[in-house]
Amino acid sequence: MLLHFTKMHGLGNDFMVVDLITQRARLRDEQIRALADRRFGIGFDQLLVVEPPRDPDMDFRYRIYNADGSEVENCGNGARCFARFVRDQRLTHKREIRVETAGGPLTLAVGEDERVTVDMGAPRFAPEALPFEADEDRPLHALDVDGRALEVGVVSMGNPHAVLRVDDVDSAPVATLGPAIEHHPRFPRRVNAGFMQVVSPHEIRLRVYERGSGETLACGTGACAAVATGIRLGWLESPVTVHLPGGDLEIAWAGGASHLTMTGPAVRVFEGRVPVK
Ligand SMILES: N[C@H](CCC[C@H](N)C(=O)O)C(=O)O
Repeated sequence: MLLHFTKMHGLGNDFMVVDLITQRARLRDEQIRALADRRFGIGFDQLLVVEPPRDPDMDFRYRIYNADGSEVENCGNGARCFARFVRDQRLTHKREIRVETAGGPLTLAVGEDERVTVDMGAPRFAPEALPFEADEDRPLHALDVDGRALEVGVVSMGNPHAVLRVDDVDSAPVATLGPAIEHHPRFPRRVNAGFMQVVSPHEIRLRVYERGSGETLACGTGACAAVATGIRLGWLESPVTVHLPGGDLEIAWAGGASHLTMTGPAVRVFEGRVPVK
């Protein structure tokens, strides 16, 4: 069959978006990996799938697959593109869209300017929420990575994040330390690794080495995780502008159990059809 898809991005974090409400297809891990290939396939950081909700209070089910084929709990940049996609495809006319994900419910609000604000829920710092092997919750955890004694914040935004503060993101060893953190044995389901440079209490620079996809130009949940960690540690104050290689996100969080919000763009690049068996 020919599967219709839309190629989209959020600040250069790019996605293949597929509607499995009006189409029927089952994509196996190896097919997702092949479609993610930037030479032999379509090329993307994540595949985003639109399905009918299982919970009647939700508008859609939002499923996310990394380039390596692994299904994951959340994708923030993808959530903004998901909202734009379901409206462009006339699957809804709502401007406030409730979606269920493996990491919990999200509310997507499409502004008049087509920027999207996502209610990302409350950050969860408890190690078991990631999961991360530690004897207790603390703002910073000592982590030995290839003989280097690091201190990382750990936080779940539905998906797991480790956040490392650095003096300069440009010179941070993302290509080597990123995979070493991603595969660290204390993260049984691996982890996304964020490298955060604090510019001011309301501004950071951030690079993210993503679980299952490598370094991306932007990571929405990574931006949320970095800001939550910085606010918890008193380095940052809400709202925070996050400068990622692909552009800027606005994150707001009042602390505690309050919900964190993320605002940014969602761009449609092209539509296509791809043969799948
Ligand atoms: N790019 C996504 C994060 C994908 C997370 C995925 N790499 C994982 O394994 O959790 C974002 O904008 O939040």
